[in-house]
This record gives sequence, structure tokens and C-alpha cells, in this order.
Amino acid sequence: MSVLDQVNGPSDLRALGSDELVRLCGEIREFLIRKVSATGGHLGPNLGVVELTVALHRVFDSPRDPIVFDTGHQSYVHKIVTGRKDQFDGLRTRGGLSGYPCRAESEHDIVESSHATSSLSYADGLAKAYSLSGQDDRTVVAVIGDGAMTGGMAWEALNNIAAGKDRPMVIVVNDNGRSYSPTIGGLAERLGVLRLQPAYEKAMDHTKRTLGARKDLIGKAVYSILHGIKTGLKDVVSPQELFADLGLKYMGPVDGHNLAATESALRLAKDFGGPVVVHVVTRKGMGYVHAENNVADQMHATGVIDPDTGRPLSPSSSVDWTSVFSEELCEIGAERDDVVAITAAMAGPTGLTAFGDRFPDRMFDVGIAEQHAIASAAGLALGGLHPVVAVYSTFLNRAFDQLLMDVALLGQPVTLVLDRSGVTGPDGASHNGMWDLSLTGIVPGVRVAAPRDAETLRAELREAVEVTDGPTVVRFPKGSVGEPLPALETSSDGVDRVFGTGDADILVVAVGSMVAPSTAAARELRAEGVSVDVVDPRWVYPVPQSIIDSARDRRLVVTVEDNGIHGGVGSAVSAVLERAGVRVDRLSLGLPQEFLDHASRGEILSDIGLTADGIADGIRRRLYDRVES
Ligand SMILES: Cc1ncc(C[n+]2csc(CCOP(=O)(O)OP(=O)(O)O)c2C)c(N)n1
Ligand SMILES: CC(=O)[C@@H](O)[C@H](O)COP(=O)(O)O
Ligand SMILES: [Mg+2]
Repeated sequence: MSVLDQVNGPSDLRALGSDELVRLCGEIREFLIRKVSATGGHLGPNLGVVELTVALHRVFDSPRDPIVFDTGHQSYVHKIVTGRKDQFDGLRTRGGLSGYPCRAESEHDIVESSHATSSLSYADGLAKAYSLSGQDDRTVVAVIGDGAMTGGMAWEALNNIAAGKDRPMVIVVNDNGRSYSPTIGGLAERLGVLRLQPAYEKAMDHTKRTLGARKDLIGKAVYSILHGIKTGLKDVVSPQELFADLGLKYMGPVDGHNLAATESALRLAKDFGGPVVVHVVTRKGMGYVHAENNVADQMHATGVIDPDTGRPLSPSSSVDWTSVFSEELCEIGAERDDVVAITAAMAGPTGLTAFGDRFPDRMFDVGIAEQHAIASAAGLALGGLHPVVAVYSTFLNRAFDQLLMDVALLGQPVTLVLDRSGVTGPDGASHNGMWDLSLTGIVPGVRVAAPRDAETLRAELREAVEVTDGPTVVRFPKGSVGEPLPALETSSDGVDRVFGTGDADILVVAVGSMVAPSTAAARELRAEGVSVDVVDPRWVYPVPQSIIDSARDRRLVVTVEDNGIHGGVGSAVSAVLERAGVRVDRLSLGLPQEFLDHASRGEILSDIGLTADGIADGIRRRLYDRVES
């Protein structure tokens, strides 16, 4: 029987001896490689926290001592040792194990959002609650990556945590030197240099073990020389000063793959009885050569791969939205040297790597700091440039005020490119980009484009960077860009009719990725004698006048969008029609205002009815109050 077979909860970990623990960590690593290769997921981050997570659950008494994982993508080991190892075949699939902590799965899972940098705020709140309710014997534990530490909220929280000298809290900084790519900025440098001085660490450890025991002159002399080196470094790097200056105790750096060392550091920190930062140095992808050697992102997030080669089992042959954006931005960048790009630690996933390679001086990685990304873009625009900020749609939520008050209020020419708009799927509720059309819809002066295919993406991106008097947004979904959808006719204000004769009973206003299924639905309905026109506004905000004019003589005006149904394009169209005195029956099709459980994008859109059949049925129901059997 393997050691892992004996582990069905944290208490089982505490009964294991050191040899069994070494075996267990090896077995967990092999388990992760085998299982995550088959499902896809965050293989690299979880391989990096095997020993750390085992140590955490041996030292702390979860859930009494809550362990809050920041971002949560590195919580697979936590799930394995808290009784869910048998559920990994369904990882990130409908009805299967979530790829992030999930309160419904376990009492050991405290938070769920996959948005980085909120763990320390949760921890501060939990610690205050325990203090106020007389539960001072509970230690709050937060595990935050070096990448997540580049988010501003971390420093807002640390500022408050430092004031709670008597509130037990252990903040584990899991420092693997990377977000997707190497972590950037002053913090990374400070965390990094000590991390890169293993010789110093080994010398210090050796001294502590040998000479440190000697209280004579030699022992003291050698120890003080080494300590002097560390102190000497302090002007340059030492993170303990960084945290100590905030009034926080700092311990480290600790080798996060040395289980005994990590455990003893965590025990010391737990006994301290107040807030302690434990700086743990780990390696993303540890123990899997194909992850460790993956220079792009050390297998931060993989699809289904061959575990023996690390290569995708079914490499995608179709062109994806991100690649089309990446290529077009590079062409724009070659034509206009005032165009600059900003990423929030996701140059690769958002397609900005190529732009950065070609125009290194015009590419800024600001860390996981979307608020700073957009506010600094306003500064770049005020300085006469045209910044293009590429983020995942869901992360715009984090920086809405910066779009509204730092960009739009000043009418600054900033272009936001929102990748992963609409339903994303396997990453669960907090990763769906289902709020961006609602959020941007209330920004005065904003112009929002939703391309339907590669050609309209290229065109609308070019149109966006030509705008000089306010923010522009271009949003598109995850995955393949699909077949070209040519226009039959284009109105004077740029609205494309993609189906119908232009005088049909029903007008369908389809947004972006919903143009294709809406057109297929219209074809289905035409075969039943129902006349439908399908138009693509291309620029959905402000709502084009020709949409208003075209709605006047219709039996029904339908809007279809891959966005929450409240406050999106459907709401905007209804509002402008009402303001224009256009009385017409309306049907808004979109995502329910709910947190959608993880499943594939296709499964979720099908469940909701944002497919050709679903859209056709929605229209039939409105027309005849019946559904095609
Ligand atoms: C607000 C926000 N922006 C971007 C992301 C996308 N993202 C997920 S994990 C990750 C890197 C996290 O780096 P780090 O905190 O160092 O954790 P590691 O993967 O290295 O363990 C990023 C940028 C996110 N989850 N949340
Ligand atoms: C945890 C996180 O935010 C990202 O790693 C995300 O899982 C990546 O999503 P994509 O696979 O859509 O790039
Ligand atoms: Mg990291």
C-alpha cells in the first residue's frame, strides 16, 4: 500500500514518520503529473507546493486554523490531503472537482475566488473576527505567491495586519520567482536576491549547526561574519527589512522543498502568537522535468498532455482569438510608435509576448496589478501615447474605477483588450468574463467593440487605436476564432447585416461570438417561414442609431450576448429604444445573473440556450409560446 493511500485527512499526515513523509511527497508528485496530464490544469504551481502544503497541514489544525490560498490555483495538494484524492479524474469538469478551493467541497476550503491578491485581506478579517470572539487560539494562515504579492491589495492588507500585533497569523510567501513569467518589480528583486544566494543559506545553516553551537570566539566570529553579509545585503535586498519596516516579523528564506525546515519554520511562526511572514522559496514545476524546463511558464496551466513528453496530446490546429489580436497589434506597433502595450503579469496568455519581443521599450509588465495597469495607462495617454492594456475580461472587475475615473473622466485614448470575455468554463465562476459589457455600458464616452470573427477583430482593433478622445474596449472570448462571417450590407454607421433581407419581421442584434449561433438560428427559423434579419453592431456602445431606426417596424427585436443579462447590450438597446419612443416587443438573450459552476464553455452555453437551437427556441417561445419538439 502506498503512503498516499493511508492519507485521507490532515490528521493522517501527523502520524507519519520522516521516511514516510519523503515517500508521500514523491507519491503526491507522481499523482499530480499523472492526473493533471489527463485533465489539464495548474500542474506547475501545484508541483511547487507539495512539501509546503504537507507541512502546513502537519503544523496547523485546518479548518480550525483556516488556510487561505491566494488565487487558489495551487490548492490541488491541499485537496489531495484533505480527502479528495479520489475525485481528481473529474478535475475542472462539469460536476467534478473544482480547480480552485470550493466551500461546497470541503470544510477545509475557506475562500473560492480565483482573483489574485485577496488572501491577506481575508486573513486580516478572519484574525480580527477571532480576536473579537475570543478565539485567540486559532491561527489564520495565508499562502500567497510572489506574483500575487505584486498586487496592491496585499500591501493594503499588510498595513492593517501589522497593526494587529496580538492577532495570530502566518503569512506564507510562496516565492518561486514567477507569475506566469518571472515576477517583476522592486519586490521581486528584494525577494529574489536572497532566494538566489543558496551558498549564503547553506553557509548560514552549516554555521548554525556546527560553529553556532560553539560559544567561543571562533564561533561567534564566523557567525557574525555571515550575519554581516546578510546585513550588508540589507541595503540592497533583504526582505526582512521590507516587512520589518512595516512592523511585521519576517522569517526566511526557507527552502520550501525541505519538509523538515519548512515545518520547523512554520512551527516557530505559529508559536509567535502574532503576524509573521514566512518567506518560503519553491520551484514551480518541481520534480517534473518538462515543467521545470518549460521556459515560457513552467507549466503554469496546461491542457491535456502526454506525461512522458510534456507535449499536448491534441494540439489545437485552429486559430484562436488571442493569436489574431497578437499579430494585428504587432502590425499596428510597426506602423505607430506611439502605441504601447501593458500586461498585468500575463503577457503570454493575452498575446502580448510578440509585441514585447519586437518593441521591448514599448511593453510594460506591471505585475498582477490591473488597477495600476489602467491608471498608469491613463498617464501614458496623458503623455501623448496610445496604450493598449490587455487583460482577461474578469480581471477588469478589479480595475473598473480606474477605467471610469482615471481614463474616461479625462477622455483619455486608452484601448482595453478584454480576452476571455463571456463564458470561459473550466476555471469556474470567478473566471467567466460575463460582466464586462455591463460594467463598460455605464462608462460615459466609452466605445466598446465585440468582433465576430478574425477580420472584424483586426478591423475593430485598428479602429480602436485611432480613437483619440476617450477609452475604447475590444472584447472577445476564449478559444477558436471560428469561420469568417462576411457582411451582406453595412449601414452608414457601421452596422453589418449578416443574414436576412433587411426587412424581416424579426431583428436579431447579435454581439460578437453570438453572431454565428444567431445566424444559424435565423436559418432554422426561415425554414419554418419566420423571417429574421441578423445584424452585428460591431461597436455595441454607444448603440448605433441605425439599430434604433431599423427597430421601428419590427414585430420583435432580439439581443443576444455572451454577457450577464443585467446591464449588457440588451439593457442598452431597450433603454435607447424607449428614449427614442420606439414601441416594439423585446427579447434579451444572455447569461443569467448567477455564478456559473465550472464546465466546458460549450456545455455552459448549451445549458443556458446560447446556441443556434437555444436562440431559435427562445424566439419561438416569444412568438408562439412554444418550443420546437
Ligand atoms: C487579479 C488577477 N489577475 C490575474 C490573474 C491570473 N493569474 C492566475 S495565477 C497567476 C500567477 C500567480 O503568480 P503567483 O502568485 O506567484 O503564484 P504561482 O503560480 O507562482 O504559485 C496569474 C497572473 C488572477 N488569477 N487574478
Ligand atoms: C489561475 C488563473 O487565473 C489562470 O492561470 C487561468 O487559469 C488561465 O486561464 P486560461 O487557461 O484561459 O488562460
Ligand atoms: Mg510565483
